[in-house]
Amino acid sequence: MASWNSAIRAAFGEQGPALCLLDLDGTLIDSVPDLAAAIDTMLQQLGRQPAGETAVSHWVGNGADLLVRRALVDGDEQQALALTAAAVEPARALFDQAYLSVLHHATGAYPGVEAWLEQASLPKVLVTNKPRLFTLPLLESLGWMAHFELIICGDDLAEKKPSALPLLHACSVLDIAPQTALMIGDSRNDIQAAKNAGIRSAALTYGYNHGADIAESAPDWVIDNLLQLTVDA
Ligand SMILES: O=C(O)COP(=O)(O)O
Ligand SMILES: [Mg+2]
Repeated sequence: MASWNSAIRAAFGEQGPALCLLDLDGTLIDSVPDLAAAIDTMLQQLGRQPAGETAVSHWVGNGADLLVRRALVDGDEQQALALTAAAVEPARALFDQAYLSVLHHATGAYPGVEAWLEQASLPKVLVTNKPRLFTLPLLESLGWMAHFELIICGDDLAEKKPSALPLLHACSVLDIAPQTALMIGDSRNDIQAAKNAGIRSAALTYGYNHGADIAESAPDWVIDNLLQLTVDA
């Protein structure tokens, strides 16, 4: 592969990280157009006003359950968390059905992602908060399954990002020391999960971070394109 940029080499050594942990939504793929279409279908089926892409982009990042909860209360976090499972369940069923039917209508890879995945020959693990039900067909349709040693989805383990658990699970399965791994993501959940795991992180500026600047989460590196990891700007 092309050599790592000088900042990554300074941090990890000439050979770079031993493992890359990669987020999916907002990092590898721009999934909000389809997620917003599904949320709006769900809201309309419930007799509510559509939310639109900007609002939905602020609600993505903690998995489908919290996305649906936020949509039901127009983003109010306290109210979203206070909703009972019984109140969320019918909406979630409508969302799942709507999202499965539009999963990759408008979803594509961000610039540089395909090229970087092809050239980055180190072991890669996908660590997404997206449920497995949606993640696998998306990866299949993108032809990306073979890029990953392991795929960890939001409903696979007892905790999801910002917990360290999925990241440490990946390191343990592949027998990699966390301090030699690099987490790459777009949201504070990715950066916090990495910090919780003792893993260094690179954050993409183009993704979804609840409407906030990802630099506020203090990742080790901030980049605009995955290819910046391998070439000096
Ligand atoms: O499902 C979500 O909320 C986002 O998933 P991500 O972890 O791939 O960004
Ligand atoms: Mg993300």
